[in-house]
Amino acid sequence: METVVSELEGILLKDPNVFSYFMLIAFEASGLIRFALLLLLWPVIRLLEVLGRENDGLKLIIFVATFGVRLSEIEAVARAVLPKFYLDDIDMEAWRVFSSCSRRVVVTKMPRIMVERFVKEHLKADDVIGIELSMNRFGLATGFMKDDFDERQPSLGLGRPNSGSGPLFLPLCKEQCHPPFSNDKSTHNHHIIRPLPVIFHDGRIAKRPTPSGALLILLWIPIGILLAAIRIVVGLVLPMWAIPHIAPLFGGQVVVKGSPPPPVSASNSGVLFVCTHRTLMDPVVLSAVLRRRIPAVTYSISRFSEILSPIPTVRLTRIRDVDAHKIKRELEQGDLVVCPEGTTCREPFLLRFSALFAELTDRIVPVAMNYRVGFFHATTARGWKAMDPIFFFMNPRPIYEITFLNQLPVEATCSSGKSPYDVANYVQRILAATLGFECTNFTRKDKYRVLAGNDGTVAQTSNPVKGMADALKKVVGSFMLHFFRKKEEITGFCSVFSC
Ligand SMILES: CCCCCCCCCCCCCCCC(=O)SCCNC(=O)CCNC(=O)[C@H](O)C(C)(C)COP(=O)(O)OP(=O)(O)OC[C@H]1O[C@@H](n2cnc3c(N)ncnc32)[C@H](O)[C@@H]1OP(=O)(O)O
Ligand SMILES: O=P(O)(O)OC[C@H](O)CO
Repeated sequence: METVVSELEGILLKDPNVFSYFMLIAFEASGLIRFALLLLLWPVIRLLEVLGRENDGLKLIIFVATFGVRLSEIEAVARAVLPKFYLDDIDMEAWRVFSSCSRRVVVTKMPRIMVERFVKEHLKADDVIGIELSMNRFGLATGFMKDDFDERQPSLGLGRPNSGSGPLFLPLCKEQCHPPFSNDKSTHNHHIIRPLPVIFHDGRIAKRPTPSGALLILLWIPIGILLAAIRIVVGLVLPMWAIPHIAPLFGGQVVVKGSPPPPVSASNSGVLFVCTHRTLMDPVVLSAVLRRRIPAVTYSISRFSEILSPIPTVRLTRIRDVDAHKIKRELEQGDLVVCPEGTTCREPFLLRFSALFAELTDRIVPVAMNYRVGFFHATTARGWKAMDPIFFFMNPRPIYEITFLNQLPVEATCSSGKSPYDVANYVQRILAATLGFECTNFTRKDKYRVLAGNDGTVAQTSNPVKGMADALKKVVGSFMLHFFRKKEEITGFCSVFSC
């Protein structure tokens, strides 16, 4: 059996520097203060590296990024946030050599907990050798590490001979391979050529926060908050038809393709817009483009977003009959928007389309929505959903692309005898083809299980006063979480607030 041992940083990942991954841990597991503190220490860490004390620099990074953080929280960020950033940095040549061996071991200078899930699931590694974080009896990381290097007798070692962990394990290998790896066609044989893609991704930061990127984010945040407030107020005050004209003045852009159907008239009843779901802004952008307020069915959006929403929102219950009744009632009154994936997906994949919509009408207009943001993601599975619109509008240049497909011909609907599943899957396929995305069978449950460890079900609040209070608490709490404090402290703050 051929065993390969490879360094992660600088070999399987192109970038040998791990700083940005700790910045992500600092931001997502802790908050903005730790993120800023770690960035502030970057010159010291750099100096230690220049002085040849790279290990001390690493110890400092680990301490600042993890001290007092729950190990389970670090593990959650490693599961939901980091894989996408690792995957974006994969060196395909190194991966090809690595994946051509039958037993694969990864050596990392990061804590094992930060990489294990990714390398095992996406790079098909059998084992990971990395630092073990020590924790106290409350499950909090102490910021210190235990060295744990397990000696093996591998056939092949992929590493840098003079830096990283290369000098530690390369001499143990029968054969060594150093970068750059050749683009030799013989290694491109029958093995899996691509690592497993990341479909579900969480976290607010859109680009890997390198030191310069992180500085830019930090400097942008105050401007972004102000800009978000202005954009939201302007968007709420202006009539729908004016928004596409005004958006470019505030840095936004909407690209429209295809021709939308005409508005409801005496001769023309309402249609169901069936959209791909990228952010909670999808139905709002659709309404702005169509210059009229089209109601949208919703699930799990925050009270705060409901209050801000310039379009009517109709809450679904996820009880089939109740939802069917609500959707039918709305359709009798005019147009309606539905996102049948039931949750957002950031990556170029479409989740399964719930087939209920296909049973309720034949007047279906598929709409492909996509968006691009520079700094922040407007969705979250683990965090505070009340922050979604704020993060969206904090981006310097949020761009939306919306493509209207033709209304489904009768032959493609349930009227012609097609099953609702066939119709739903057909709509999913044509939307995926329009966007260049891949169809999947994954559902909201799958996404939430991976990203948040739950099934994505939300409790219904029927008391509007309590709902408002919850919304207010969540918004204040969310700002505190992301901009000042840790999640656990917020819970404390909120319960004091409600006393
Ligand atoms: C200036 C401005 C400031 C702005 C500031 C903020 C503004 C803010 C604005 C907010 C604007 C709103 C933004 C809304 C965006 C949302 O909220 S999107 C979320 C809402 N949409 C949805 O939930 C999706 C639609 N929902 C539904 O259809 C229903 O609720 C249900 C309950 C999910 C459907 O019910 P169901 O049929 O019981 O369940 P479903 O899982 O679909 O299927 C059941 C079985 O059928 C079979 N099946 C279903 N589908 C298929 C299929 N396609 N193929 C084969 N088999 C299938 C399977 O066997 C399945 O069983 P499992 O495999 O899951 O075990
Ligand atoms: O929060 P998500 O991604 O589950 O999506 C639900 C809403 O449609 C958007 O907030």
